Amino acid sequence: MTTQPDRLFAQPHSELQDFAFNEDVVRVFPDMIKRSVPGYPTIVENIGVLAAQFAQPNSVLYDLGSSLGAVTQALRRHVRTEGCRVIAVDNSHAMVERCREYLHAQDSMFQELLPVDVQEGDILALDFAPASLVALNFTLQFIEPEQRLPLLTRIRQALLPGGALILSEKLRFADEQQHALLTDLHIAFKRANGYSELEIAQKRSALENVMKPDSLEQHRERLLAAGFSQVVPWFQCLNFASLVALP
Ligand SMILES: C[S@@+](CC[C@H](N)C(=O)[O-])C[C@H]1O[C@@H](n2cnc3c(N)ncnc32)[C@H](O)[C@@H]1O
Ligand SMILES: O=C(O)C(=O)C[C@]1(C(=O)O)C=C[C@@H](O)C=C1
Repeated sequence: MTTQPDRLFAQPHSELQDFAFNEDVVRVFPDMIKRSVPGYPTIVENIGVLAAQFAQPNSVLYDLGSSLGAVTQALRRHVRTEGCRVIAVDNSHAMVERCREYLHAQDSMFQELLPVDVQEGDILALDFAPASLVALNFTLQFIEPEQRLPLLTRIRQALLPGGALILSEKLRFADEQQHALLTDLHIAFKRANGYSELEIAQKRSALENVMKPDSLEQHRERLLAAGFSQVVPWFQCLNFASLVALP
């Protein structure tokens, strides 16, 4: 389980492919996401802390779009509620394979961790069990926009009283000047983390067709339309934020 520095976009690509969560991305993903998403380590660790407040006995905690299971590992570090289990779901075969290896390593290092089931599948086709915590950590932005409300509605219906959805996303801003400022600041963040102008530009083009961020207002309205009663932002760093939505 070696993790390599992200150099995927360091050389000029004559024909840029759309960004995909494939084997190449899996190899560098921990480095890529930490250097690309301001606040990522803080968000991941605190999803575990928040989850411990919402977890209900004998219920499921979902990590949707789990990638290498960073959120699942945080849930297992913090949640001690009786009878809980984690279901981690991702539709990238390469991610799921590597995620299982990481979780086996966590199993061998710690005792009394929550049981975890890593499933390779589409979260849009998931048959949800009664859940007390659902985490969508930078996953909804990769779901087709017209599928987002139906997915959130099904998550809302699966949530038990006292549970919560934690939704982290890159944000877009309705105000053009604000959007330009935060985009520039995010580029400065990437530059400070060692990415070149070429890497930043090529990754941006590769993501253009596959990652479609919404504004905070769009998220709030859609979560309310899905049946959530409260939407509370708990973290923001530059143009990346995380919300708690209560049933
Ligand atoms: C940015 S990554 C999520 C990062 C991860 N949650 C973390 O905290 O490290 C987005 C993930 O969502 C997965 N994904 C995208 N669409 C999906 C879908 N329809 N069903 C399941 N997984 C999906 C991708 O394969 C990718 O691993
Ligand atoms: O917006 C960007 O430039 C990003 O790199 C963001 C982002 C994300 O938010 O998921 C995109 C793809 C990778 O998974 C890591 C980070």
